[in-house]
Amino acid sequence: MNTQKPVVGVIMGSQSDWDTMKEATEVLTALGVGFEAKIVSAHRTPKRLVEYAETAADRGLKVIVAGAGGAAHLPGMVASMTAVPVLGVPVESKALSGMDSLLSIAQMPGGVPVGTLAIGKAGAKNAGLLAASIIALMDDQVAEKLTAWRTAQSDAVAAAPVDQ
Ligand SMILES: Nc1c(C(=O)O)ncn1[C@@H]1O[C@H](COP(=O)(O)O)[C@@H](O)[C@H]1O
Repeated sequence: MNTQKPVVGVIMGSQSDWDTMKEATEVLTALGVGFEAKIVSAHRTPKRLVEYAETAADRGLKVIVAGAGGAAHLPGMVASMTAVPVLGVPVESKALSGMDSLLSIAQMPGGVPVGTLAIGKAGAKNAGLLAASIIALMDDQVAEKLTAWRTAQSDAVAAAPVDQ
């Protein structure tokens, strides 16, 4: 269970996004970063979205990871209402394999940035890592864990046999 004070907000448009977005929370847990995970939708819960975005900074969030699929307006709408950096994860959609999500999140108008990751689970995992990198700038313990995590990843790749 995550009992630390949340510094990263992980939000998603639907419960159906959780299978993807849990990749981000698993990384944050492994790196000792406090987070909260919630469903917030620009389309289905617009009032909740406004409250979430407007209170994010005062509640101590330093980064928001926002995942959504299809007409993925959630990351951009959150970014329009807070200066807390927003990392967008395009969830893979059934109809268009996540291309709709990717373009909805990436093609923001100038002035309202969303840092857009890759489609699907790899994007969610990298959003978690990128959020941890931002937190590591102000938290030495997270910085140490992130360095160790990267070393372990390199070691695992270097040790992998190629002839199986
Ligand atoms: N793109 C958005 C937003 C939003 O951008 O606010 N809210 C929900 N959704 C997306 O709708 C998809 C289908 O949702 P359901 O599975 O609940 O029908 C999800 O991928 C969700 O992120």
